Amino acid sequence: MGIRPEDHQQEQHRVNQVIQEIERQMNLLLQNTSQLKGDIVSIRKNFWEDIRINLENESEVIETVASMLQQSQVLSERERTHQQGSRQLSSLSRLHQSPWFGRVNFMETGEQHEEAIYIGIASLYDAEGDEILVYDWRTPIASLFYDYPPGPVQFDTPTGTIYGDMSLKRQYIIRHNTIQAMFDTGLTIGDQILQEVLGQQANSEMKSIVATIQREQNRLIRAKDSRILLVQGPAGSGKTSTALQRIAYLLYRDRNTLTSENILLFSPNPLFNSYVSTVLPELGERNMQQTTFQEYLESGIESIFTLEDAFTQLEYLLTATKDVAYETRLTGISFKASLSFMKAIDHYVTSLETQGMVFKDLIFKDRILISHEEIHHYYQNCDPALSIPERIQKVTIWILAQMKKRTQKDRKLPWVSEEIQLLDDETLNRAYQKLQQKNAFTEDSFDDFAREEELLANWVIQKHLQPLRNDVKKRSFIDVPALYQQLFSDPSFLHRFMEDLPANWPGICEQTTSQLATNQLAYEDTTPYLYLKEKLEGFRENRSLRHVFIDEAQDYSLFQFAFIRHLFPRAKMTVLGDPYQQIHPHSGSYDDNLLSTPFTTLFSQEEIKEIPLGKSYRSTRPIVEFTRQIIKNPTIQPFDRQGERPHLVQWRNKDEHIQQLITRLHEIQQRGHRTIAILCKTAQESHDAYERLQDRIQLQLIHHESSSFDDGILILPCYLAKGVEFDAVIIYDVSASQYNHKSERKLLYTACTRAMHELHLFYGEELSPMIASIDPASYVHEC
Ligand SMILES: Nc1ncnc2c1ncn2[C@@H]1O[C@H](COP(=O)(O)OP(=O)(O)OP(=O)(O)O)[C@@H](O)[C@H]1O
Repeated sequence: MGIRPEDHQQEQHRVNQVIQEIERQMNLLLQNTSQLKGDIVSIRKNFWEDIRINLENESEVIETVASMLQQSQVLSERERTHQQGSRQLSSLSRLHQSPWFGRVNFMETGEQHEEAIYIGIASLYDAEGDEILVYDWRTPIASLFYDYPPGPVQFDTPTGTIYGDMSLKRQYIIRHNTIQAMFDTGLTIGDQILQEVLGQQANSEMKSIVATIQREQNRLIRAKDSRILLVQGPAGSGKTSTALQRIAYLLYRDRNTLTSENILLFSPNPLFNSYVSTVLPELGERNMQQTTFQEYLESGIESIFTLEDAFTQLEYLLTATKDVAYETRLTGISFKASLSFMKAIDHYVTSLETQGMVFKDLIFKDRILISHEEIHHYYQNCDPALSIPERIQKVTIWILAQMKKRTQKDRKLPWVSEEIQLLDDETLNRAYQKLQQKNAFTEDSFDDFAREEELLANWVIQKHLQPLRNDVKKRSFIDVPALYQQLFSDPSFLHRFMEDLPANWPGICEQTTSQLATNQLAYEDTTPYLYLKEKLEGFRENRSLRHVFIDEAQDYSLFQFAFIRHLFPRAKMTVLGDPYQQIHPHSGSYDDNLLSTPFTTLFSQEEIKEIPLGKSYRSTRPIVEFTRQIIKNPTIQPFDRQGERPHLVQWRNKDEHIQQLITRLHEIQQRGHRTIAILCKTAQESHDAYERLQDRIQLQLIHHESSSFDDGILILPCYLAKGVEFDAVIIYDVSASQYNHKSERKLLYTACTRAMHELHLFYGEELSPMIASIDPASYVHEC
């Protein structure tokens, strides 16, 4: 049944009233905040003038300090209120753009009156603060909107479950103070609005889905905390979007104890970081911390190493299949990603308590200040009951003390007096004042001169010693590179700690050793290396993080997950992934395509809660029906949005390929699409394609360090498009020569599922078997 015109009128009337109220509150706040701003500027300017400074005696000093404290309290109080005001203002201005998007009529069991609950992006009270004009979408009652069709309903509150009846569920699109569309909806959040939202153009920023969250997604958003929340869903099912909504929900639910600083998102690449960075601010929240696992690794590994990143590794695996060392490396990658290698490192570290620890000499001014033998001797004589990190702590304290002691004689060395000669007046003055403070001066000026010289000499030595001291505090005296190398130096070495080694273990050892010899750390070595390092030095545990979100989790190895568990011992983890999109060649932990498999080996069943997402929203129905055949998974359910079937285009020669591409790009642009991606298999292919296209059409080449993109035509390897989407996607070359091996199936699936509205695939002589096996009725074949 359609909405009656008088209902429409009434609703519009309410919009007008609420907008008026929002404007009234905004004006009031604007006045207050500008007044406050004036106060803050003036307090800052006159801060010292308003304080009576008197340091004559103890009581005056106390009074001065008290007056300073009082003044800074006034200042920070004003600043806080100003900040609050600004936040309120920005929340009001978001409401002003669209005051609500949903409404339910709810009557609690036992009550006589039904209440209309309007749901928007933030809460809004009336002028007296009595009536709630708009409920924040995160309030308990708002979950009715996402969870139920009209009829008997219930929702959980902190004080218990509330039961009742819902007689109406309505959705709105309100823009520029006008209701543009309004629908009464059933179980799911109305198809019409979702159709409209999903039919829009993509751009370089992800959108919030707050007005159209689906029931299964709401379960994830409001799920009770558990150690591991596992979310498996097909491409485009809203894993990332829902996770961001959950972050906003947690920030609201736990607003007295949780801030965005306590939340970390591991994202797949820097491009993705910027892609999702607008969602939380759009919802009125500050962004969580964001990093890639690569960045995390880099922050922990010594700068002597040149680190390979995950994408360079992937590029090698995709392009160097004919390399003689290829198979050995592939085996090494799987092995180094395994839990058995991690356990072997554990045993190795235990063995280092009694023997085999390697330290470095500490060199100062070209001489050995403390030799590795001395450090070793001290380490060996520490209480054997202590753990290695505890012993290392003791060794550190000992070394720092020794450094001070052993450099005292340096005072007399020529380099010190030369340095003193070069000191500027300011430094000399400071030294003089220091002596004065210490009451070090005597009546004897000769003595005083000697003291000053001594002080300056100490000062110079300490200054030069400081970098070494910092290194020692960072445990640089442990020779972790040598210790890691030891694992591979002799193929029989690791046998002491584990039985089953891969077939070509000597080859893996040789490969690893020669890389380490040139200070290169392959991607497969970075996590084990850092794990060994932190086992010895102590983990850089982060206890302030309370929620860790891991997106594209299927691309983490078991070793990496186990490592992350060590790093965040207190945090709850939300893990989002789709094994069908696994593109990194770690161990075959997803042979069964179940995200939960590796987790059940790392966590107990009670710690894991699984929330599946079933439907795919990103792509049109024909695109989903095509792409799900690539991975032979007919269970993926598309959201019913119509569109053209994918187009398969064959070329006869390379020139024709480029010409066809250009024509197709123009056609897509003419249809009004803003973001068009040409996805290649590798960076090498992207680069070649870019070279051939750049003079003919305007396009951007994206590489693994690109941190953002603009609307337009982009060209990139498909592994960099993970998590991102485009209006139209062109697969540059789906010939059999490109996608043939079974390991490339998921890569191709990932690439094709980036398309929202249009998908075009080009090929040469022979079509990839992964596409050739698709039902021809699912696509349009242009020969
Ligand atoms: N409830 C929803 N309402 C509106 N849009 C939605 C909804 N759920 C998902 N979408 C849209 O579907 C698209 C895919 O969402 P998202 O990127 O979060 O999926 P994903 O599961 O993380 O995908 P992938 O695994 O392929 O990276 C986005 O455009 C998102 O806005």
